[in-house]
Amino acid sequence: MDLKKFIIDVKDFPQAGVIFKDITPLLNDVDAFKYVIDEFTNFVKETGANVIVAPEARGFLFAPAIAYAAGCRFVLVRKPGKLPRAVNDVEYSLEYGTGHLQMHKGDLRENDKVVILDDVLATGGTMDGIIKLCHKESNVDIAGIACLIDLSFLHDDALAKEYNVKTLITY
Ligand SMILES: O=P(O)(O)OC[C@H]1O[C@H](OP(=O)(O)OP(=O)(O)O)[C@H](O)[C@@H]1O
Ligand SMILES: Nc1ncnc2[nH]cnc12
Repeated sequence: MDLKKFIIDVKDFPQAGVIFKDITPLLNDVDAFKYVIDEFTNFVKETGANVIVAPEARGFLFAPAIAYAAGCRFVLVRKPGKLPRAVNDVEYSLEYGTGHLQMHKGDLRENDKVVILDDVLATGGTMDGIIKLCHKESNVDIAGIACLIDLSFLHDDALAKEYNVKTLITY
């Protein structure tokens, strides 16, 4: 399926110089959303993962549906001040900012096989942060990385060299 027709470029959002990829038309199309969920569900099953880890906000739009379809647990990564219990924390940077990401302590368990899922891979800063967060908790295996959109001109191939990376739209 040609998914690019469901992505709208928005210039200078959220700041000057950024071309923001708006995925809301894809969520607003039954067949396109189903196609994405099915593709990533197959990927998760192929990796043998038992947990999907995804960050707010846009990772949450896809991860629960895929976790349900693939029979996996779902673990949330959130921005500071949102998770009510003890957290692990990591500092990170992304295309248009910096911040912290957090995961509840105890959400990942020894020997979990994790697929990390997000909507956009831009600089890769968010993904690097999530990988570090996963390793802070316990001895987990990152079995795969799934991102709907790959902004390949914003990152090198370090992630692809080390991990099983699945993306559906490349710019
Ligand atoms: O590869 P990077 O340069 O790190 O950028 C990718 C991240 O940027 C966006 O998240 P954002 O922090 O804007 O959060 P949102 O989903 O809450 O809008 C996107 O959803 C990815 O998580
Ligand atoms: N250009 C972009 N569009 C949408 N989400 C993003 N996250 C980081 N860069 C982005």
